[in-house]
Amino acid sequence: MSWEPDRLDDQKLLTDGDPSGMLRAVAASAAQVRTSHRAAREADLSSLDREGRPRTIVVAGMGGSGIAGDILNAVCGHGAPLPIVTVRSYRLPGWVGATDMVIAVSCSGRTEETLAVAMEAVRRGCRLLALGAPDSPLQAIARQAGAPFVPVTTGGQPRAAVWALSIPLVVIAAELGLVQADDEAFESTAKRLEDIAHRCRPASESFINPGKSLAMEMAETVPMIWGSSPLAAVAAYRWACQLNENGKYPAVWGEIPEVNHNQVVAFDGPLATRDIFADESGRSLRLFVLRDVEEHPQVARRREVSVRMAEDRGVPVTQIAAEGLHPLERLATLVELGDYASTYLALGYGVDPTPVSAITELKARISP
Ligand SMILES: O=P(O)(O)OC[C@H]1O[C@@H](O)[C@@H](O)[C@@H](O)[C@@H]1O
Repeated sequence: MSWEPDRLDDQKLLTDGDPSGMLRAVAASAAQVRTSHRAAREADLSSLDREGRPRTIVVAGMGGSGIAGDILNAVCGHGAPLPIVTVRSYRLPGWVGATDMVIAVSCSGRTEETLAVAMEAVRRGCRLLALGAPDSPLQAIARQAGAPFVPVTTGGQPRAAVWALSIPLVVIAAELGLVQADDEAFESTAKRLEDIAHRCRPASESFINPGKSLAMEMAETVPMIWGSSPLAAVAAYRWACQLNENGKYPAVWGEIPEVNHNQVVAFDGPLATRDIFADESGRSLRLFVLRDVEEHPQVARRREVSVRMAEDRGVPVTQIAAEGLHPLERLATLVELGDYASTYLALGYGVDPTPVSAITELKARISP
């Protein structure tokens, strides 16, 4: 597989590029925010209000669904009056009990880890809420337990349904008074996503298209993606996952300050100094810094110094700033750029972004 930037030419993309429509799916993010906001508001979640605030919220999900828990936590932010924990495995932590709310999220409604956690939540008498495909095993668990179920019917890959899966959680958090999110916050998020989709559309050329130019910067490098706040770190994680699944590509992610205690040392390592898999600057490591407006002052200093240290050593750096005021808006702008960049990266390599055959094979090989 070779990187051919010509594959990102408008005409190529229109003829044989993007065979499974991942670009179209990314472009539909704004519509997904609007539709899922409306659906979540219309869904009967009154039992949540009746039962009041839980002690904690545990979101269970894997991959593109599990990140809904991180998004919820980031949007509620530092001031959240209760802990919001994401569980990406088969079991609930021992401390989870009847006063906690477990939200099981699975686009297909069939992911075995998520189903196992949902059933454990029922056994422990937790307040359960589930989101996913209608007529799925997850809905059956919710129905049997008399728990509310929010149907998600986007079709396609779970990672392409990220907003359909996470917006209802933000609506619920707003109902529980965990975050201020009025209609305006959702609409301004949708508008930002529309704006990015316009800038990143296939017809827009690389030098004015941030999705294409980011893909060009990533190609033939090992991208190291750092977030400058907990919110930006969720976006960094999403970028890495999207590079993995869309691009079939490796990526390293982390959050400042933690990365200053480990990953920064890679600036002096073999990939930073040797030309084994290199971009035009002769370096295979490349740093992407996702910046948030809400940075701890010490984190801002660490970011500036980290960038300078990378550049002093010839490691190329790209910085991307979140746009908007509301945390949902800021997170969405960072996520959307990564969604486009990873899709264009795949297309530039002649790879179909949509299928994830290694995951399918793995599931088949572990099935009894
Ligand atoms: O959202 P569900 O259907 O539970 O899938 C969760 C994850 O499952 C994996 O096997 C892949 O398909 C991922 O792309 C997906 O994000």
